[in-house]
Amino acid sequence: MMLTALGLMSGTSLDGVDVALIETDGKQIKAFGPSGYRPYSNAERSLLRRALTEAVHLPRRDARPGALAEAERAVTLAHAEAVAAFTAQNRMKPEEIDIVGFHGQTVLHRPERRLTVQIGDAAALAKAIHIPVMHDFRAADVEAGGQGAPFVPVYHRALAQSLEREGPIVVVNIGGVANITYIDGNDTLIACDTGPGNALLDDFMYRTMNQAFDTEGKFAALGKADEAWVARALELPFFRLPPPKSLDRNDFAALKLGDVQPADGAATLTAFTAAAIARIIPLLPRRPRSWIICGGGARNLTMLRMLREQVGSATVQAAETLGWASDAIEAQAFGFLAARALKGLPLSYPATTGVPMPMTGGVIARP
Ligand SMILES: Nc1ncnc2c1ncn2[C@@H]1O[C@H](COP(=O)(O)OP(=O)(O)OP(=O)(O)O)[C@@H](O)[C@H]1O
Ligand SMILES: CC(=O)N[C@H]1[C@@H]2OC[C@@H](O2)[C@@H](O)[C@@H]1O[C@H](C)C(=O)O
Repeated sequence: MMLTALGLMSGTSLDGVDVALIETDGKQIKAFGPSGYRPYSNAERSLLRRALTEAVHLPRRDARPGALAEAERAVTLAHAEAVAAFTAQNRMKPEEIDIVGFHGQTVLHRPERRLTVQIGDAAALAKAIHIPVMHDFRAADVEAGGQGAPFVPVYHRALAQSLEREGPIVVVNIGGVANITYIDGNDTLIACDTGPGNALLDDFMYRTMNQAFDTEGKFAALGKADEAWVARALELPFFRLPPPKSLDRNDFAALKLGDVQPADGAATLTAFTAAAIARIIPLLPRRPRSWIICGGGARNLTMLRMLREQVGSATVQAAETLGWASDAIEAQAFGFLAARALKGLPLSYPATTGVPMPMTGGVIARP
């Protein structure tokens, strides 16, 4: 049975809530619907940054000390507003949407402690929007010993099926953290986080230039990357680990650039993201032939150029060039995952998160 699912994603970049409608049976994509975006205000973003800092000490996934309780209310409210604006704009009634997939905001990700924390009150959201809400996608996976991330690979596979191109194909999502899905025919699906996405660069741009991000990578294009710094950073043990593996947004926050010109710093961090993505090549079964880039990083032309320089003769394409709605992919993915969860289909696999067996997940909150 086809379902109309609305996916909601608030990613590690802390930029806002992405909303996207998808019609799917959880296996195939029948149609894409419209998408939307509700940015966080500066005050909301500061509150989320505080919540991330304070979450480092969280003992349990349901504890909400300090700023976390207020941040959770803000996240829930922002999502309720995002849905209300989306349905009003597209003249939809709540009854026309079968299920909402609500990721929430990750504030801490420590799979080695069997802990991954997404804030956002699904029961309150379901009541506010009058639609059943699937949430807590990562918890069961982490409890079973998986990495709890990435979860978009099943959706990347569904998207790639329509391409009919020879593999291996890698779909890269460059959000706050970067992650890849390796697809080779129908049977091979491998995934992991690769390292930083935009978070380090965003934080640097904010500190040095008071800008949220490096638009189109123009600022980094003016600078010169410190290749020796990048090579040293890539010696961290994480980069040697084979997939599956995952990261917390702030796992590389302790890396310091030292005293650099801002443009050189931006170039170095951009090069670090590109090199960390390419560092996965020797850890994959075969060398990928094509790389498809989605997430906000696909708009960073310097990052794309640096990635092209790293992958030799393989093609590197922004997802938009294939007609995929790059900014909406993660929200679509959580709509797709909500449909899969409703049907009890697996969300994660041993080769995507390291979970011992294919696992479904998600918890439903009804209005
Ligand atoms: N025009 C642009 N030029 C360059 N970079 C951009 C542009 N637009 C967005 N970005 C980058 O993309 C980021 C947002 O990406 P995205 O929305 O994919 O992240 P996310 O979904 O929050 O993260 P994650 O996938 O880690 O959960 C911004 O913070 C910025 O760094
Ligand atoms: C714990 C968590 O929220 N991880 C995010 C983060 O952002 C990108 C990368 O790290 C990815 O592993 C994941 O998000 C995507 C949506 C995923 O689960 O596939």
